[in-house]
Amino acid sequence: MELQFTKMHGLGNDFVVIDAINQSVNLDTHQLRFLADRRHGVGCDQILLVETSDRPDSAFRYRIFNADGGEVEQCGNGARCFARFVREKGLTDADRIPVHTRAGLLELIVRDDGQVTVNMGVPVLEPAGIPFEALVRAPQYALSVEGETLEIGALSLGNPHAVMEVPHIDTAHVAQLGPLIESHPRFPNRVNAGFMEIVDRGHIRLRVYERGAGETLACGSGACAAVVAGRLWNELDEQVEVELRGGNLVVSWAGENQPVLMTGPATFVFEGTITL
Ligand SMILES: N[C@H](CCC[C@H](N)C(=O)O)C(=O)O
Repeated sequence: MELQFTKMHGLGNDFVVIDAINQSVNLDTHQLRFLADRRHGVGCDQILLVETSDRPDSAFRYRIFNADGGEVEQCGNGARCFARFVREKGLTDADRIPVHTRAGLLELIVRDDGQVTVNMGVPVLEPAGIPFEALVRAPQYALSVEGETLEIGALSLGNPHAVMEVPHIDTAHVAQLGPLIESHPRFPNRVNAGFMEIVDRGHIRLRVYERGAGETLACGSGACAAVVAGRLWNELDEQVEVELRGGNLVVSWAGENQPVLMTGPATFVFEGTITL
């Protein structure tokens, strides 16, 4: 099967974007992993499939697959790349683009400066909705990891996130703790693990060990989760500059039952064809 694809990234969180509207696409786990493989395939953190939606409130659906082949609910950086992709491909000329994902309906706004604002929806804080095993909802939870007790925030942006505060992200034990948190038994669907350094109430530095992909240069939903957690700890203001290894996002959250908004860039790298 010949497959046309577009390589894109959001602050270095990179994607193979596939137009499944104008070509027939049916990828199995092996093929997804091959596409994501940085030596044998194209190489990416996630694969994004762009499809039509038969729902009245959006013309598009986009599906997200991690490098390990698993389908997931949400991808903040991917949503921005999706918006620029459908505009560039002439699939829409709208500035305001609703799109369905497994997490539900997102609204994307393509700005004049080329950046994209994503309404990521209302964060889910109840443990059962994350899902996370805890008796009651709390701003922080004690998580036992190999004899060490970590204090984490836990929430969902459609996909699950655990966030812990660290004094300095450059010396945070991401490689050691990331995999242990990702596969912790209290997260039955596994989890993305964020390591947040709070610089001041309007600025954080963040590294994310992503579920199904490992540490990435940026994680959009992870940036949103970190701001929500920091706000719940009364340590952050409503709008926060999130400094990731790949660059900066602006995230705002007005508080409980309000949506999280994220703004940042989306970059085209190259077009290609691959035989599967
Ligand atoms: N690894 C994530 C999906 C990609 C999220 C990330 N790339 C973003 O920008 O939000 C998960 O398993 O939930």
